[in-house]
Amino acid sequence: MTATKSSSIAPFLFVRLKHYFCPPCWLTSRSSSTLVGQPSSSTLRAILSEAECRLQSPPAHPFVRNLLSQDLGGLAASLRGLAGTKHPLVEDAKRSLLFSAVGGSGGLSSDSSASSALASTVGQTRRAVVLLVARAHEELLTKGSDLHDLELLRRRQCQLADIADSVYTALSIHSRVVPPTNSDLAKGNALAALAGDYLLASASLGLAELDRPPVVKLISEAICDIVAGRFSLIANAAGTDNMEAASLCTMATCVLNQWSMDFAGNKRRILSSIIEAKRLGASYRLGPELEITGYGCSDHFYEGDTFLHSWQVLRDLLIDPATRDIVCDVGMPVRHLGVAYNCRVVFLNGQVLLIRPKTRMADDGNYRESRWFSRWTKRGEIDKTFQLPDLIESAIGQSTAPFGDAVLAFRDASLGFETCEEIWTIGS
Ligand SMILES: NC(=O)CC[C@H](N)C(=O)O
Repeated sequence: MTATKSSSIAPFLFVRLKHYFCPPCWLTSRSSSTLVGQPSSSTLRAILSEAECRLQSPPAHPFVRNLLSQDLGGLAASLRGLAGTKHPLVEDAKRSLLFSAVGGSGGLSSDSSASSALASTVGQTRRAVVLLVARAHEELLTKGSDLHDLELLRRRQCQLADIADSVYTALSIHSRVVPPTNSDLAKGNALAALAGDYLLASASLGLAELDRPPVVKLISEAICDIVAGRFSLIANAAGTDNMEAASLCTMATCVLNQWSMDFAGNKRRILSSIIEAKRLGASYRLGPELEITGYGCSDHFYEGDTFLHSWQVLRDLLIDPATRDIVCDVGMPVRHLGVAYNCRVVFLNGQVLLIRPKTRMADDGNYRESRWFSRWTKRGEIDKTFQLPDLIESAIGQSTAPFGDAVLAFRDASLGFETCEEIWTIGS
C-alpha cells in the first residue's frame, strides 16, 4: 500500500473505521494483538465472527472482513503520509480519541454484560488509534534517528496508549458503577467519584508542570498506595466473603522482662503487653514460656504455691477488662491429674479456650525441664473435662476447659501451638 499525502480515500477510510469502531459498536474481542500494531487478519476474523454472533445476523456487507482489514492497513499508511500536514484526518483521529475517552459516544449502558465487553473493545480501539496516530508522527520524528531512539519512541507510544486506556477505563467504570439516575444518593455518589477524579487529574497537571520526573514518580506512587490502602479497608469491612482480606491478621509476640516468682511484677508486665498489643491492632497476643512464674523457678516448680499463685494471676487477667477482645496466650505451669506440665493457657473474653501442655522437654545443656515437668505424649488428644480450680470457676463461671494437644479453629483462622523445644524436635 502506498501512502500519499493527497490520498483522497483516506478520509473515507477513517470515517468508515470510526463507524465500525464507535458505538453502536459490536466488537467484543479482548485480544490485545490489535494494540501493538496492525491487527492480524485472523484476529479480525475472530472479532467479526463474534460481532456477527452478537448481531445474530450476517454482516450487512458481504465483504466486510476484507474491507476492515484493508481499512486498517490503509489508515496506518495514510496517516503516516499525512503526518505533520495539519490534515483534518489527523484532527479527526484526535477528536475521536477525546470523544470516546469521555464516554460521549453513548455506547456505555449501565448494566448490560455487553457494556463491559463494549467498554473493553472501545478501549482497545483507543489504544490502536493512539498507536496509529503516534506512528504517523514517528517518521517525522525519527528522520535521522538511530535504532535505539526508535525503540525508545515505541515504548513511549505504548505508555501513551496505556495512559489513554487507563483514563478511559476509569471513566467507563464510573458510568457503570454510578449510572445516571434520579436518586439523590446515586447522584451524590457519581459527583463524589467524579470530584475525586477531577482533583486527582488537577494534581497530575500540577505534577506535570513541576517538570521533575522523580518527584512526579514519588507522589504518584504515594497516591497509588493511599488508594490501595483505602481499597483494602473496604475489602476488610466487606466481611469474610473476601478470603484474601479475611486472612489478614495482626499478631503480637512479646519478650517480657519476667522475674522468677515475682507474680505481681510478672502480672503487671503481661497486662501492659496485652494493652500494648491491642493498641497496635493485634487480635492475638502471645507471651513467653512460663511467663506468669518466670522461666527459671527451678525447684519452686515442686511447690504447690507456685501453681496456686499462677492460677491467681490467670484469674486476675481473665477478669481484667483490658484483656477483652483479644486472644491471649500466656505461659504457666498447670497440674493435670497430679502431673505438672509446662503449658500455654489460651483465653478470650474471660473464657479459657484451651490449656495446651508442652509435648517435648528441653533437657540439653543447663535446661532441666524433665526434672519438674512431664511432656504431654497424647498427640492430637485432649481431655475435655479438665477441672478448673474453684478460684477460676467462681471468678468466670467456667468449670472445665479442654486440656491437651489441639488446634483452635476460629471463624477465619486456625491457631496451632509450638513451645520452644518443640520447634527443634523432629515429629513434634
Ligand atoms: N525452653 C526451651 O524449650 C529451650 C529449648 C531450646 N533447645 C533452646 O536452646 O532454646
